[in-house]
Amino acid sequence: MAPNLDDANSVFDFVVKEGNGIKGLVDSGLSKVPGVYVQPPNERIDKENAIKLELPPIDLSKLDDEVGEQIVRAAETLGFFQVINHGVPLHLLESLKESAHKFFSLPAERKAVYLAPVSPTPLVKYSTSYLPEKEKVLGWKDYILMKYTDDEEALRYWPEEIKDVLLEYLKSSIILVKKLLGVLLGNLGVKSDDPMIDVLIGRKMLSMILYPICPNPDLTIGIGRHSDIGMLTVLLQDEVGGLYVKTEPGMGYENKVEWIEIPSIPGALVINVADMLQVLSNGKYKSAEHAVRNTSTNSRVSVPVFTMPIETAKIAPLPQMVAKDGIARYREFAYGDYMNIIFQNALNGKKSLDFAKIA
Ligand SMILES: O=C(O)CCC(=O)C(=O)O
Ligand SMILES: [Fe+2]
Repeated sequence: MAPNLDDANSVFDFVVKEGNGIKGLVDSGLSKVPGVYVQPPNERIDKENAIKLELPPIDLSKLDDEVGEQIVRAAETLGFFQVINHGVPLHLLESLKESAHKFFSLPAERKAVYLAPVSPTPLVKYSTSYLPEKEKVLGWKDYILMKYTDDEEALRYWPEEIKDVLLEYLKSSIILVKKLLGVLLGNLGVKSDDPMIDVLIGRKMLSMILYPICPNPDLTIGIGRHSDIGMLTVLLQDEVGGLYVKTEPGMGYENKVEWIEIPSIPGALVINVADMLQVLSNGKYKSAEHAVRNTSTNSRVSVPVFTMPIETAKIAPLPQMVAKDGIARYREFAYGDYMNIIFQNALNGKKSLDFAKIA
């Protein structure tokens, strides 16, 4: 049944609990966003205060010293860059975008089987916003999240309609991540065959996200300001665009501009440094805050792959970085402790790392 748009509980039940998602809300016909999606002004992305990233995509067809330097420089400044000739087949990128649209167009009851309280598997979760039960204002997005354990479980438990294309994408993304980490950790003195690297990306998770058309995109946010969990994220975004990185002092933009838009480049993948790589590098590499803006003209899909340490991994700045810098900027912690903090709180920008910060 269509919700009463003036009643926050009715909207919440329809979108979150019954699993209709924002997609269902938009399909039921609405001319303005319900109040629970209206962000306070400081959480919105001000288009007037944004510029497009001018850095051309990094060509990985030959990974020589010069390309290595481009990767390191990008990780040290914005923490976001784009890559082409990345080894992930282009036809796969097209299939992923198509599959994402198809998946979210399924009837609500087909997706709702993966709602957290009823999902037949802890490996798959279908939801909307980030943590709807904990947020005051919700994000304008729906998503399906898949954890990877092994191929057999992925093929058994991930949704039938998308499992093959996702598994292929995950596999080629991991090869890409290993290449990039070889460069980034290599630059910090870690050998590319160090077994530590497998521990640091021992867990993988990927998501398909839909940002439905929004009648008031200036008031909403698709996904609020956050930095990513884990080591390195690979992100496929479609032609619509809307991904913005928040500038910080030291990134070279000073106070002149607040947001850098990561433009959509056909065939490219977006790479970003996540929190654990920032810690290991003792703050040298930037796990930047980012957010997604909605649009009133198109629905957008994206497909991020998150690579993360295993739960018991002890995370701390690399000793050689501490020796070089003369101080450790973070204390040691278990990755699982960080994850608990992340999943118990609404998105809160970079504050997720404060617990480990040494002032
Ligand atoms: O959809 C996007 O472009 C970004 C998604 C994102 O930042 C995330 O899922 O962590
Ligand atoms: Fe993110």
